[in-house]
Amino acid sequence: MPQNNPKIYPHYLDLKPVMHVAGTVRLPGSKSISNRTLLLAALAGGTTTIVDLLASDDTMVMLGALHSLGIKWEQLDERTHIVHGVDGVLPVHQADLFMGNAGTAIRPLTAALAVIGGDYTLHGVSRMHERPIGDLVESLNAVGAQIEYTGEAGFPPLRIRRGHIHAHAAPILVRGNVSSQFLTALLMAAPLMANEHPVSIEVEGELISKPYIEITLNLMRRFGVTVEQDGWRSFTVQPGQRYVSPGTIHVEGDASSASYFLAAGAIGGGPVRVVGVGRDSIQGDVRFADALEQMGATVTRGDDWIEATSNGVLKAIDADFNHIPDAAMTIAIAALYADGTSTLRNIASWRVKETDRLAAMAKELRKLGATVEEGLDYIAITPPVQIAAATIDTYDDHRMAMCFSLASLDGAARRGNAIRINEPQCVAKTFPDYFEAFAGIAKGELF
Ligand SMILES: O=C(O)C1=C[C@@H](OP(=O)(O)O)[C@@H](O)[C@H](O)C1
Ligand SMILES: C=C(OP(=O)(O)O)C(=O)O
Repeated sequence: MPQNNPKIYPHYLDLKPVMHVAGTVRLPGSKSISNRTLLLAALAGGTTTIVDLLASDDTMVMLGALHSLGIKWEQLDERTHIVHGVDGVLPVHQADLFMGNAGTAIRPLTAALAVIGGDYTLHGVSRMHERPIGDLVESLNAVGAQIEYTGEAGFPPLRIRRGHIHAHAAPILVRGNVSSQFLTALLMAAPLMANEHPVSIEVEGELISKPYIEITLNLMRRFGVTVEQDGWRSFTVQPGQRYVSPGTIHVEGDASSASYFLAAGAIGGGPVRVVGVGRDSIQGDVRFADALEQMGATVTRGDDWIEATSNGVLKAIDADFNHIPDAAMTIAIAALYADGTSTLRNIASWRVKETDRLAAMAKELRKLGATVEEGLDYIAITPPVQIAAATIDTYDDHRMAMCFSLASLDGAARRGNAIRINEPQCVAKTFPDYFEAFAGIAKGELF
């Protein structure tokens, strides 16, 4: 089994007020690219070398699942993993898979395993059992998969048995208004269904988080499969396409993780540069930097880096953040340093992620003195005159811990304050070294 090397964190971290931030941060690998690449490399023919794979809880569960499924992989050195692809034929037909709280692991694996067939159970931490998967299960069962809920209908844990997939007669229908990961999962499994006939997938109703579909299509292309696309409605995979290893894949730095440091540069002076992600990134979350610019920060972009700085109070923002739901949480904290009320719209999916992020954000922002209006799918934040010292609960949500660390910053008009972050170890989901990286840009003592 793969070994996680858990960092030992105390039950809380006290962050001192930070007067200025500046410096350069090398980003950990993108979670979205890492877990897609691992699965595609496993399903592909040939051996794939993956450079700069993210090392965190979410990738550990994917690596663990692949190991349990009989996929051989090894880590050559700190930056390099090798995955020996099985060309669509899994060596192990029966396995019990622990998925932690990794949406990017359970959703794509459910589709791939249901299509390949076997006897598998998938389960995770208790919050994973509250995160919806019904739209994906229904889509797959409608074309002959055999997936059962072993707990509450619509949610993991799941039991998968061998079905009879008949995906050619009619398009596979999927709803995309709860998570784009259901469409991602079906797309990644589509070549495994398209033996003699094309396979079409149609999105019913609204599709959220669209840039993540672009990451999926981009990586499928690198593994030799092209998807015909009719806008965001319909996707077709022609028969006879197999995943083939591209040889080596380099994982970009994580654009969502970049958001904390770019926001720090915008709030706390800067410049702060993140290295590993740049202007040509395939990750939608690089557009977080556009939102910061809208708030008045100065952003510069290179091939492999982005830098943010500012020299005054940030401007309030009122915008739709459906395309960057993860990085939008960081905007909610930047809003504490803005000159008026900021409104983040179209973010209902926050409610079904690591925690109910709309409720959690509203509650914790209020502790800092902000006036907060929590809507069904929006949040409006009016900053306090001065940020209050507070103890922040993190709800086992890595992004709560990371974005609230920024409330310790001294913004132009609003002094930062001492912030206690409870249970900071939750950052291990995507960024185990987050607080060290944050301390690296904080001038003066952080802890
Ligand atoms: O496909 C992906 O890699 C992801 C899609 C998004 O989820 P939703 O599509 O559920 O919004 C995002 O929040 C998640 O962190 C990663
Ligand atoms: C929503 C997130 O994760 P997941 O991939 O588990 O959906 C996230 O990382 O913010």
